Amino acid sequence: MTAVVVFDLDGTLVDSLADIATAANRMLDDQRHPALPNDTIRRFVGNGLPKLVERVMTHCGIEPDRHAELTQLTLAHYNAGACDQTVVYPGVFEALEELREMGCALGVCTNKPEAPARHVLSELKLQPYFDTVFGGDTLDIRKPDPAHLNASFEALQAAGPPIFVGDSEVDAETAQRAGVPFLLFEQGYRKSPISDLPHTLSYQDSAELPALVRQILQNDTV
Ligand SMILES: O=C(O)COP(=O)(O)O
Ligand SMILES: [Mg+2]
Repeated sequence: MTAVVVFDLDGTLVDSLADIATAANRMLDDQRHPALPNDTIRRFVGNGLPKLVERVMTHCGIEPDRHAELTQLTLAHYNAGACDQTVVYPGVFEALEELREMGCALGVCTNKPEAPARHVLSELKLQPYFDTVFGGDTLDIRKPDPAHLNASFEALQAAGPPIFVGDSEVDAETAQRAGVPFLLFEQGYRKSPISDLPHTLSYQDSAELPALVRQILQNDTV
């Protein structure tokens, strides 16, 4: 019994908010703007770095014509410290180990740009578990466009039912539009109540993941 499991990154495999917020606040500091609280920036995560910068700029009343420049600046700050405070959520390593033992093919589909996504995965020793990594700038579309997720499944070239694991409104919409089962991590960066997000099953602790994947596989064969 095996599956093709694709994971979101930020808020699902790793708690990266502190480093994302630090990068955004360093960019604001360069503009002589006061820092924003992490909880505010948390609401801006999910649609990739350019969108996050756009939301920060709107929030702070910065002229939109500086978007490209300030996105590059925020990315440079992020690349300089992407793993300073970022940690892997409890239970993730054990779950990935068990899923690999079950024979699952594993990939990542994140809206974080691909280069820092690969860097974070590699620094935090997660890279060896994943055969493919699709970032927010890998294709010319990104989540919630289901083509981003579908490309991630196809690149794995593995047999078995597809399953997507994520934490946000964006992930739930992507899975729904792709028509694949969705496992929702309850402790990530979602803004809405769990009941408002379309999902197959939800979990609080990543250690539960192998059992949830088995549950989906069993239902699939009934
Ligand atoms: O970069 C973001 O905004 C979110 O990244 P994620 O898709 O890994 O959650
Ligand atoms: Mg996420």
